[in-house]
Amino acid sequence: MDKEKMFTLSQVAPHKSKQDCWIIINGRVLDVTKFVEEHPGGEEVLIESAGKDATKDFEYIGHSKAAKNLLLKYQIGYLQGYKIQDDDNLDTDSFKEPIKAKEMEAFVIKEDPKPNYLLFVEYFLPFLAVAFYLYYRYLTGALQL
Ligand code: HEM
Repeated sequence: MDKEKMFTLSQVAPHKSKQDCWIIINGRVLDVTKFVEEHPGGEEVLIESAGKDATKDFEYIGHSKAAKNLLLKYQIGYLQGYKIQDDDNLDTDSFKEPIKAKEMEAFVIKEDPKPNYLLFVEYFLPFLAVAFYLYYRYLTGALQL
């Protein structure tokens, strides 16, 4: 099916039953009729959102990355006026794949800015320097004897 077809809200609205269930999420128009019974969150919530924009509810639940990738599988087009983004042309076969790192960059929590080797330099190295110095003094002292 052509996933780039444009729909208006009134074209989506009539598809609001369990047997014919369309939902809009983030500007994507999805035909989730075949998914209604499989939805881990229950079929009622999907049927309640059928024919409407359910972006807020979908985001509020905090759906997983896997759930977000599923959106691509059921996408049949876009809501009119929605700007098509680069990642919208992903191959549907790749919907099970994790979202590419590039796309997730903005969401990745950056690592602790103070890496482990800095801890080593800060705490262990001065200790090591003192130990070496004392050892050196001990050796030279021992040699003088
Ligand atoms: C149509 C697109 C949707 C898809 C593909 C989808 C997919 C999923 C998936 C895969 C899960 C399992 C948990 C996870 O992976 O996050 C899930 C859970 C759930 N979903 Fe959805 N969902 C959709 C829409 C919605 C909507 C519109 C609502 C609410 C109005 C909703 C409510 C829930 C709830 C309540 C759970 C259970 C969360 C839990 O047990 O912690 N889902 N959904």
